[in-house]
Amino acid sequence: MAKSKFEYVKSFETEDKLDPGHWIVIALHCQNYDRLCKVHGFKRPNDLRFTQLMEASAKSVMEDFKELVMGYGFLGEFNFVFPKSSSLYKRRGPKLLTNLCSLMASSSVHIWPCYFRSVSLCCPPVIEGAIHLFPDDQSLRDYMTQRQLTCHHHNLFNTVFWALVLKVGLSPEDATILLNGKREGEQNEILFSKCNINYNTEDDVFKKGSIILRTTIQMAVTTPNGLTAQRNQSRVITMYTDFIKDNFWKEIFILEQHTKVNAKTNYLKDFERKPKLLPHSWVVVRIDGKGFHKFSERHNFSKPNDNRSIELMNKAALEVMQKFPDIVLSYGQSDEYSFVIDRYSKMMDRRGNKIMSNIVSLFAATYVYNWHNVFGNTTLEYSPAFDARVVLYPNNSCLCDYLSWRQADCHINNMYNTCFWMLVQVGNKSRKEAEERLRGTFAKDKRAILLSDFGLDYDVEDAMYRKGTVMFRQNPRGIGAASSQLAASKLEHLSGNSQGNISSKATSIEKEEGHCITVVTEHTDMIGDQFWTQRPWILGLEQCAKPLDNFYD
Ligand SMILES: Nc1nc2c(ncn2[C@@H]2O[C@H](COP(=O)(O)OP(=O)(O)OP(=O)(O)O)[C@@H](O)[C@H]2O)c(=O)[nH]1
Ligand SMILES: [Mg+2]
Repeated sequence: MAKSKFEYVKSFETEDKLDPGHWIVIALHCQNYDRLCKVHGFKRPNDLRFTQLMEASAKSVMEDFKELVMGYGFLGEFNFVFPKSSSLYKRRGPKLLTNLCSLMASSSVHIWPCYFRSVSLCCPPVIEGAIHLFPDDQSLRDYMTQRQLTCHHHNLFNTVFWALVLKVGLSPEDATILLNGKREGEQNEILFSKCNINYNTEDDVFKKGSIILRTTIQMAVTTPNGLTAQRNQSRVITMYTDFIKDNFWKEIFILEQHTKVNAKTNYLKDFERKPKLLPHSWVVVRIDGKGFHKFSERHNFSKPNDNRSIELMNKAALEVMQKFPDIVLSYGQSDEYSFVIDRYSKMMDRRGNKIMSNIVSLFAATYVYNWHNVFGNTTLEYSPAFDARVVLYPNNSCLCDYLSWRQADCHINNMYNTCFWMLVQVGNKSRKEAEERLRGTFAKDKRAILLSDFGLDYDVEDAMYRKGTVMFRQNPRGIGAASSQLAASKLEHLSGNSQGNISSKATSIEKEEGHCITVVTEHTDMIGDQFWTQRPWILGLEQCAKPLDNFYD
């Protein structure tokens, strides 16, 4: 298919491969766990429904990503382990991280009703992820042990705290004062003497957390000729046992290297990969649906464009823009969305993995959350995953070229797909024949086919299909109109290029009064200067008061 002149921006993308030969642990944390507890009235200190929801979501992650060898979680946390030898996605860190993050989020929304039944999900979970690399077996074992000790400390504290509040009748403030600075032994003692509870008899699922392992079991299967044969089948199982003792690492999850019990785990924090994004660069987070070709077939998306799918993507993007105010613009087409974060943003301390994982998990969770509002009775057959990457652009012109690249891609694909499906659906051609007819054709040829064979003027096709969806914030100071006209006229003067009538169509304006955020949704051209000269605040030009001949830096 034809390529656009903007393709060069692709060279700014990096692969961020993780070092070979290391264990990869993707650690996920539910960011809004406390809020989920409060708004859904979770039982204290633990709600088995939520634990089971997290286990089931983690299992579906392990079913989808067969290379994962172990998962471990408690409360709102889940860790997933890829083996040292894994070459999944060529060990591209962001791809591994964001796929797991988004699937965990979308799956927990998807299967929420199985565990919470009449309690509707009020706000989708947001999952933040981190990548840890462990060069040897001892550090992996120490990390898992440390997470289990953290589980134990949290659970003991929560068990005592809530017993004091719910059984003894202390106020939360008094319980906090009573427990302040108390060590493990003292907490146990308080639990026993004041609340008549022996911590040892509490459920292992809460004391030890959930370990999910992949095992191979032998299954009896019936062959086509009616005989019974034994086949190996990979199964994902859950157990509640100790990482701390030798037994687990010598008998259940056998490590190659010799390891021992080690109480000193402080050194582990340096194994987290925490790349910081360069300051003053534009940050683009682009998400893309995983296997959406299959997903669209499975859910009978109409071809070439399905309005419901576009609406769902747009709803998810809007939610992301509302949650993260430093996103100045987003652009979506097909199964992808790009989010542009202000170049001077200090969002999440410019930690790339945090930013990507928060955005992609909120997007995926919202996509599933809104599924039935948009798709009605069409059942969501499985939870979708999205990957995300972060790309830095050093100046305005590269950023604008990036967005032009995505929009040109939308145009090229949509024109091809429109022609292809007209030939198949209306012209009764086979897919192969349609492919052959379009091979080597240029845009003008496709326009001609549409017009001559089907009486269709491509330019009157819905702009939403031809141009994709652009969302941006209204000028926060409300002075955009005057200054943008000024910018437009000066640029016109400088370039000697008349812009003509500005004709973008605002299809909806979403107002979030609570946040005082106004996001405008349009299906308009970002290719060329007009879009930017009319809305200079998106590039921060009013605030920076840069000379206009530096419009693109
Ligand atoms: N029928 C239909 N299909 C769509 C629509 N939007 C997206 N798709 C499908 O989603 C695919 C997106 O392309 P890709 O992202 O390259 O393909 P993918 O299958 O998601 O593969 P990966 O992204 O590599 O995992 C398209 O090729 C379509 O098959 C739509 O509105 N209607
Ligand atoms: Mg895709």
